[in-house]
Amino acid sequence: MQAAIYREGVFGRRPVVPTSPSALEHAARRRMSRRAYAYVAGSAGQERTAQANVDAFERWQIVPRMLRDVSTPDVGLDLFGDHLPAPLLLAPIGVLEMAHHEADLAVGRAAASLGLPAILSSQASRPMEQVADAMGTTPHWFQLYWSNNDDLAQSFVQRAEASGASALVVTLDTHSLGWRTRDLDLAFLPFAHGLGIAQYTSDPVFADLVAQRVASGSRADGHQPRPTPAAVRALVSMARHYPGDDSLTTRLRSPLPRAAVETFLDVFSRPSLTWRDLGWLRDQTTLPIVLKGIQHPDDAAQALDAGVDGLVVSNHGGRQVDDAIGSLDALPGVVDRVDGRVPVLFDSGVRSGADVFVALALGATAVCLGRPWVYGLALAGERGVRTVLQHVAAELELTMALAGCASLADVDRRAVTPAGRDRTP
Ligand SMILES: Cc1cc2nc3c(=O)[nH]c(=O)nc-3n(C[C@H](O)[C@H](O)[C@H](O)COP(=O)(O)O)c2cc1C
Ligand SMILES: O=C(O)C(=O)c1ccccc1
Repeated sequence: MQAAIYREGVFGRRPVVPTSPSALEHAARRRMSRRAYAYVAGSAGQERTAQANVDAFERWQIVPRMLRDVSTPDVGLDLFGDHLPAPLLLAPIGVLEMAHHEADLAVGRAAASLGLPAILSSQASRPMEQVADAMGTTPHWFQLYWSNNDDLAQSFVQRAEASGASALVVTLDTHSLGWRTRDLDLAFLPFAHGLGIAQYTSDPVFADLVAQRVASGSRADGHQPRPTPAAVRALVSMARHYPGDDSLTTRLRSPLPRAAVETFLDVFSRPSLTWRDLGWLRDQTTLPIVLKGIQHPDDAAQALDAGVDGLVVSNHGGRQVDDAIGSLDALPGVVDRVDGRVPVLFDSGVRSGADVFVALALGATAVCLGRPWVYGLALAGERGVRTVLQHVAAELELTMALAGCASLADVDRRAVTPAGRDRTP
């Protein structure tokens, strides 16, 4: 992959999006609406944790080794029964319609064109079935926000299985949205405008919940005719074809979309969740269950006791708890406690192929990429996403070869050292 990208560069063809992570973000900022950029780039509080995520990478440095036959670097790996061409997945990101009108479809196509798995969000702008179709044989995973409504949670899990998902990622760190200062100052939250709820509006259980709400509202005011549940189901399923970013106000003034938004806010999450509830989920599905949002080694140990199949060390890009530790700082402790028993994925703060290398060296099985490809999506749709992914994968491959690593097995803790030390670990 890196050879092809270099060849393009040598022949004077500029990439569709900048290769430098900061230039990429800067370009996207100019292209996106204020609200969309604030939502994507913003994090919790004073954004110290978002900064800590990035800064943590500066405290590790790669120690290149020489003369190790890196003529055919192998960056592939097997994970939950699939072969991945690189240790990279697309992190689940909601409300992509704010970045581009093709949203999750463009992302799914871009991921599939490189064979990289995408983790489809519970807060997607397109139903998982559509994106799974667009991805063909490339693996997808489904990220679950565990609803307080058992039937809805069960329906999401069943749809994920039916759509061919390879794993279920349960995000634990976002049972409430964090203190998102940029969004609060703009008085903007996408869900309040009906954005990012396509998994819900395309769901039969959710449609029944909306129907019940509309029916009880009609009873209360006594004037409106009460719609039948079937009529509401039809209307809700039409909602998935709405244009995306215009006529929002009109849509939300009419009772049905408003009822859908209110129902979503009612059922979105279950802050009462405990480790004991995982047994229920285990009974619902044979898919591998991966817990996202683990930072403490003791939580990793509890996850293993609960029989989960994998972890994602993540702090949600610093969007949840400000003043929390950088995610990379949490990685080695979790990896040590897990001790190879299940795959440990990593995200939060990964901006480049060199960053991916460092996370792998500290024990990550694979890395989930987040904001960078959202910026690619905003700048150039499917092509922008593909280009960002290619850049990161190319730099990883090149970094491995130049650091003397012929395969992922060589990317271990001996390949890095704490910054400023005068000896290797
Ligand atoms: C705009 C945005 C939306 C997100 N939506 C979700 C989501 O729906 N579900 C989820 O589990 N994580 C979500 N995340 C968190 C990402 O999966 C990932 O943990 C985070 O982006 C990593 O941080 P980084 O992008 O700064 O590297 C979102 C992140 C962003 C930036
Ligand atoms: O914005 C987010 O980070 C996120 O994960 C989320 C949570 C709830 C609804 C939509 C997105």
